[in-house]
Amino acid sequence: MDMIKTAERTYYAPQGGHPGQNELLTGRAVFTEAYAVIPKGVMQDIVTSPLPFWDKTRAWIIARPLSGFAETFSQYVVEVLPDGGSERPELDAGAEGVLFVVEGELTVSVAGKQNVLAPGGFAFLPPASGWTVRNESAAAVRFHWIRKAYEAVDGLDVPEAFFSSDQDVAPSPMPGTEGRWATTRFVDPADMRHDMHVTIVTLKPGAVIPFAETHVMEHGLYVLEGKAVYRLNQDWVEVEAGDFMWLRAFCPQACYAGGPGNFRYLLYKDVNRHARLGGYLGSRAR
Ligand SMILES: NC(=O)N[C@H](N)C(=O)O
Repeated sequence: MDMIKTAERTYYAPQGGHPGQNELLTGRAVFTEAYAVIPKGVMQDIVTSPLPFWDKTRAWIIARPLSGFAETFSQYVVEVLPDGGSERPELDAGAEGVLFVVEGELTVSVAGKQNVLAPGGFAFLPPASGWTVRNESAAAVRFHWIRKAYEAVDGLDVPEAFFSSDQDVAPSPMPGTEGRWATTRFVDPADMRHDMHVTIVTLKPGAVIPFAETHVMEHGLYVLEGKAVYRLNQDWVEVEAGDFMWLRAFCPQACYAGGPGNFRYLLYKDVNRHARLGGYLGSRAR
């Protein structure tokens, strides 16, 4: 089962499985200096990893920093079987996290409060918040886990943990698009305490990102629903629900949503901080 229906939505969750000896699934996988595409067909059993202190769990690690500190985030698709989970999920005291559920139910506890996240459920977990997770249901749960080293700023508090969901947040239309391009924002863009945004971008059939956005912020894009042609650097790449795209800083990007339904993706973006300086000033500031 890979298409997950909630009252309002259908999400795509990765399938796993192991390819047979007569299949060749090289598919559309691409890795370049500017971007990578990990199509759903290559998210098979063989490329999963267990994680320390997680029970009955495996993870597809679909993004991580590759060149020292030049990249900012890692992203996993995590599958937890019934009775599985972790009392020590995050081993890095400086890491913040976002969880986004695509299939099943995940019980997340933080600061003595428990929340059950269903498909579309979202959790923001600040560094050292002592969160834990459990699958208390009878079926597997699958969710995205996006991790980043939190960049604190003198005079600003660390943001508190919170829970939300795709169903509870009204998408904000992009100006001038008559709502054909909209973003579901779980965090107020003016809240400078946050140094990453995980949003959901929705493009109606035929809608476009009309110019090659080229910016310092990195992206992880996981396609939740629909189909599109995505411009990545100098290439046009066909993508659909279940595919992942990893974009380095400055990778030009645009897209054309194919239909017949909406094209929707979970989008990671690093925001609200100065660019790190190199050379003399940079070393003095560190
Ligand atoms: N590829 C994208 O969806 N990019 C967004 N417009 C963004 O950078 O916010």
